[in-house]
Amino acid sequence: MTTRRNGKANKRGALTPFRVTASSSVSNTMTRDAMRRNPRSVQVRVNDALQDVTTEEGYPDSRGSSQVYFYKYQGLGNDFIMVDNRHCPDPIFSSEEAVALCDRRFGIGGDGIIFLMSPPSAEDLSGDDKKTDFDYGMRMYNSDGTEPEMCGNGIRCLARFVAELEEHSVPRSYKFHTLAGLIIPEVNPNGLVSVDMGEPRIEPQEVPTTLKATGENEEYPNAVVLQELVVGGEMEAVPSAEEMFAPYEERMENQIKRKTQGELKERWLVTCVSMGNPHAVTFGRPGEETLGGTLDVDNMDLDYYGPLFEKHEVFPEKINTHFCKAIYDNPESLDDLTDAVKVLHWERGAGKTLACGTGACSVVVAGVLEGRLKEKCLVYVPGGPLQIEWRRAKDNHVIMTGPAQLVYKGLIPV
Ligand SMILES: N[C@@H](CCC[C@H](N)C(=O)O)C(=O)O
Repeated sequence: MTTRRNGKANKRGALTPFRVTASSSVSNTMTRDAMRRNPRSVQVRVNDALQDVTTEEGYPDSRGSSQVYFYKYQGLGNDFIMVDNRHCPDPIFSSEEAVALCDRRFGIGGDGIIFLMSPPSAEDLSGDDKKTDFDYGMRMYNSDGTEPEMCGNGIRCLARFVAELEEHSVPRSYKFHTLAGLIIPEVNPNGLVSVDMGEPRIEPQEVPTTLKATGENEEYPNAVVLQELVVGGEMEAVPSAEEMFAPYEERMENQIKRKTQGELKERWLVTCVSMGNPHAVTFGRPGEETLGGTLDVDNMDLDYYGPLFEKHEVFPEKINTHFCKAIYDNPESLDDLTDAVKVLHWERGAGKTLACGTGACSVVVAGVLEGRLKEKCLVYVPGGPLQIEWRRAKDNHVIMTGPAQLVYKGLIPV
């Protein structure tokens, strides 16, 4: 059976073409600082936007309004709203709109929104990028409206999206321009997508972090490996604006909670890696050292620890954090390097997620630097396994392989 598309017969299952009848506002990235200062402003502006498409009875109404097609993809449960943005040089949704669209109850829901962009022109590029013949560009907002440099699961989904949208035969690879530079995903016939994620960056200023290099790994003396990080304490003593205006009982409760947690200043050991975006990887706390680490990832309070790492002052751009435990087949092998690791993610700008591709890459790099993991590993993230290889001897690139899948498509009234 065939369907018609642009007057041309297409195979069943091909994606519906985009019918963007109007473009929305041009990108107006809200800075992390502005969001922190006034988180409520986001909600107010979003409500204003919804008002435009509401019937007298208060129901959303897309009649007569313009619509934008979106496609919802997921990679191991890390889910994204995909929009074809090739007709416009900037993302057609603002960061405030991204927050609303990613809302899991009032919006479509997603860990982020990704825009398929036209390739940048040479005059907009610098350095090695100038010489690259890019196929497409990628821009993204996290679910909190901030814009990251790169997203590993996101680019797998984006590559699959392009292949399906353009009905390309696979295997097929693409050169994507991202804010972290050139990234090359390859869509395979088995539905998996492999991505050449480029080289990891490990010097403190590249991450960035103000933590000092440790010299812990002789081959990489400039890397922040197994560095001590104190979390909790004073950092939590400053209440947010929202907390200050909370009802009295709630304020008292928060004060007690903060005090108790503040006394629980904890030391952790972190290794920091940039995969274009910043990551801290931990296998646990000092004094509890085994090769596998002793972190009980099945029972840890991610909602408590995640934000403490994410907003720690030693990470000026904030940080994605990965809590890890190496996995061994039997207790006798505990002194060897292993090729499996279980991970929980706390993402900058998105919180707890079921998978983080750049994060899984950073875990393997950190695990190798700490002398725990082999260069080729299965990383068991909450959404399933990702294959990661750090090809140190060949070209120093990290290769990630995992699934990417269309979940559904729909229309956004604008
Ligand atoms: N889920 C992602 C990373 C998304 C960006 C991240 N939250 C950041 O702000 O750096 C992945 O799969 O890599």
